[in-house]
Amino acid sequence: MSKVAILGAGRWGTALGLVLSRKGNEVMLFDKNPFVVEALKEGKDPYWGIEFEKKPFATTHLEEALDFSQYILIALPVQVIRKVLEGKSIKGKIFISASKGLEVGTNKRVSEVLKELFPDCKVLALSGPSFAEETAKGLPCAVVLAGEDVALLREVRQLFSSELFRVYLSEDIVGVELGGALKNVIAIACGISDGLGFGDNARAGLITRGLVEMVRLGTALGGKAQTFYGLSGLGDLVLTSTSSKSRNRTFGFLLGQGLSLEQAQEKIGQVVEGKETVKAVKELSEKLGLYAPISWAVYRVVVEGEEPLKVARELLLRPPQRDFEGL
Ligand SMILES: NC(=O)c1ccc[n+]([C@@H]2O[C@H](COP(=O)([O-])OP(=O)(O)OC[C@H]3O[C@@H](n4cnc5c(N)ncnc54)[C@H](O)[C@@H]3O)[C@@H](O)[C@H]2O)c1
Ligand SMILES: O=P(O)(O)OC[C@H](O)CO
Repeated sequence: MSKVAILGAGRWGTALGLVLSRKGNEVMLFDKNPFVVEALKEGKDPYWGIEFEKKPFATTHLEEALDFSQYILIALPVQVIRKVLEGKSIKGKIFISASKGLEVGTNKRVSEVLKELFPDCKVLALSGPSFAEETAKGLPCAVVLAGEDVALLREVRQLFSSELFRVYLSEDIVGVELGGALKNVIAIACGISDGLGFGDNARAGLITRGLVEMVRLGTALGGKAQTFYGLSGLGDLVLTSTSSKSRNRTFGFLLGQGLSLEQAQEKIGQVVEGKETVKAVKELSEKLGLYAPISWAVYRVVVEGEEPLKVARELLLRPPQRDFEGL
């Protein structure tokens, strides 16, 4: 039995709290939302009403969570992580990032942000196809835990792993984090396509060519191609791009149906990581001279506010870049 602090008691932090608690661990969840914290203190998750097997600790005070354990699981929206942790003195701890995105402004992965803030700490990343609600309800899933230290990966896997939460290991943290971040942008594209009524063929095309963009950018940034065909790449891309449970796909869908950016975000009322990450993807791909037409189309709709149908038409009508399929 171990203790784990979870920063961010949104849907994913709470679902992972339930997973950890089912394995007999003690968890402390931190969130800024006092209603969420009060529900958790009562031993009930605030989203689906599932009882914790072991009552968790919960707090709105960050220091209390940071003091709780050597393991700190990050399940905050990516854009707030630096703001929440900056200036804290944290040494010799083990961070596990479960957030999926790139930091806007620096274009950094979450593990890079954490390493920059706390050079003395180790950082792992947990990713893969895993909707919070299904995980919370104890439905089976397979995820991947990545880091450089294999002994540490095995140690941390023990905290989570069960027949319902199958944890594979990877030494490619760059690829695993990028897989989880980049798939959200492609999921928005698929949502837009579905919202416009483009059908199943168009979605399959977007998933496949979207994966090519993910591999192109991801390998240029240091990830291994093989990783993008695994759980955190293709696995999560398929899940997110095809399910109405995905916030990213739903966001795109609502835009395709004619809602404004504000209306779509308000309707979802939860974090939509891809609409921020797409800004980093645009900058990085342009800086590296990489062709990313689907991500750029998402940028035009989501950041520049262009009309989805017009952008989609131009994406489809652009001249072929090369004769043969491939990277
Ligand atoms: N929901 C899923 O199915 C799922 C699965 C895998 C990964 N993720 C990733 O997990 C991360 C969190 O997603 P989520 O679904 O839990 O989001 P969510 O919208 O359900 O919850 C976000 C939580 O963060 C809290 N928060 C925001 N700013 C804060 C701050 N400054 N200080 C303290 N708390 C703050 C909010 O109060 C909220 O409880 C995202 O990066 C997402 O991509 C989500
Ligand atoms: O609901 P989404 O689109 O944020 O996706 C959630 C997870 O990343 C699925 O693995």
